[in-house]
Amino acid sequence: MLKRVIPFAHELLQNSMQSGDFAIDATAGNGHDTVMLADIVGHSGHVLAFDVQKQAVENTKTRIQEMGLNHVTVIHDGHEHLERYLPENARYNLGGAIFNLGYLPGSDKSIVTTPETTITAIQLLLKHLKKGRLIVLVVYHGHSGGKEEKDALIRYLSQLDQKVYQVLQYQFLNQKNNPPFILAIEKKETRS
Ligand SMILES: C[S@@+](CC[C@H](N)C(=O)[O-])C[C@H]1O[C@@H](n2cnc3c(N)ncnc32)[C@H](O)[C@@H]1O
Repeated sequence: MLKRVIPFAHELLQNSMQSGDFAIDATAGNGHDTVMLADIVGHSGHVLAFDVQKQAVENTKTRIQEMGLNHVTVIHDGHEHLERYLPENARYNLGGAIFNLGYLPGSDKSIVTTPETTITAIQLLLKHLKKGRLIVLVVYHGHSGGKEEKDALIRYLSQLDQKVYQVLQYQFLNQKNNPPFILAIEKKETRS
């Protein structure tokens, strides 16, 4: 049976990551993906979760505290600055990363991810990602600016060297109202 987008995004990371890994949630929001990553890496690993929105940072902190997850650090800053927060043991050693693009449901719809910062963050993550590992993006694009971000991302990812990266698009073609889709990048080689 065909998997829905969010379960498939999680499955891609569950199948490629392992306990003890260092992982990044680039768009923490309400912390659902943060918890999913924390579950994969376990207490011997670590998750850094970024969000520019105070409400999202608070929501994610509350969620991880309630679940007793002390191997997660939530950072109130943009993912485009993620390199500033990578500890030495995470540099060139990331086990995986996820983005949920768009706006935080139930929150300020004017705070959305943007093509420039998203692509900057992807470039940084690709640099630090381990060979054989994935960056997974769930692309919501129905909002204002969403089409521009989607088009810019597909343009950028389409020109990545196929000897170094595999890029997947997973999308239902016959659903109405701009359904989200997945973009996933696997690093095949360590040169970036
Ligand atoms: C679709 S929501 C994420 C949902 C989240 N993954 C969850 O499980 O609830 C997108 C989030 O990206 C955040 N965001 C926007 N620009 C950002 C940036 N430059 N760096 C980090 N987060 C950003 C928004 O504040 C918003 O919370």
